[in-house]
Amino acid sequence: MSDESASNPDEVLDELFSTIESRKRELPEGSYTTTLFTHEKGENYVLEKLGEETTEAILAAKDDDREELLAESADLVYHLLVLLSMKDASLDDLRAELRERF
Ligand SMILES: N=c1c2ncn([C@@H]3O[C@H](COP(=O)(O)OP(=O)(O)OP(=O)(O)O)[C@@H](O)[C@H]3O)c2ncn1[C@@H]1O[C@H](COP(=O)(O)O)[C@@H](O)[C@H]1O
Repeated sequence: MSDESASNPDEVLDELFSTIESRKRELPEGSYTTTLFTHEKGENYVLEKLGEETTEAILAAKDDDREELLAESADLVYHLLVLLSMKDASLDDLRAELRERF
């Protein structure tokens, strides 16, 4: 679970992103997010994971496997948020980009 308790579903993305930012600052041992920020392949490792999760989401959709699609989509969003954090972009930056198109 995240550092804060995710009681409100509307806030889960903010809480997840804030947890990712905290992992980036503190690099605690035993954290999967820490392994992404410290991987020997650098950001390429996260890019590879994004590719894998995207493919898995596509395959789940083609198989009409709704449960798997949701699970793979969650993996994809998590890895995308880690990439944004690595590149010093924020969830608010992403919101602003989406808002501009709306
Ligand atoms: N949302 C996620 C999340 N989604 C996916 N994953 C991890 O992403 C990986 C997905 O990769 P794969 O499907 O390829 O599975 P894998 O074979 O185990 O992965 P690899 O060994 O190949 O990297 C799994 O290890 C998942 O645990 C996540 N890990 C963490 N979070 C969130 O991040 C928070 C902080 O986590 P820690 O950094 O681990 O404390 C957690 O509370 C969660 O809320």
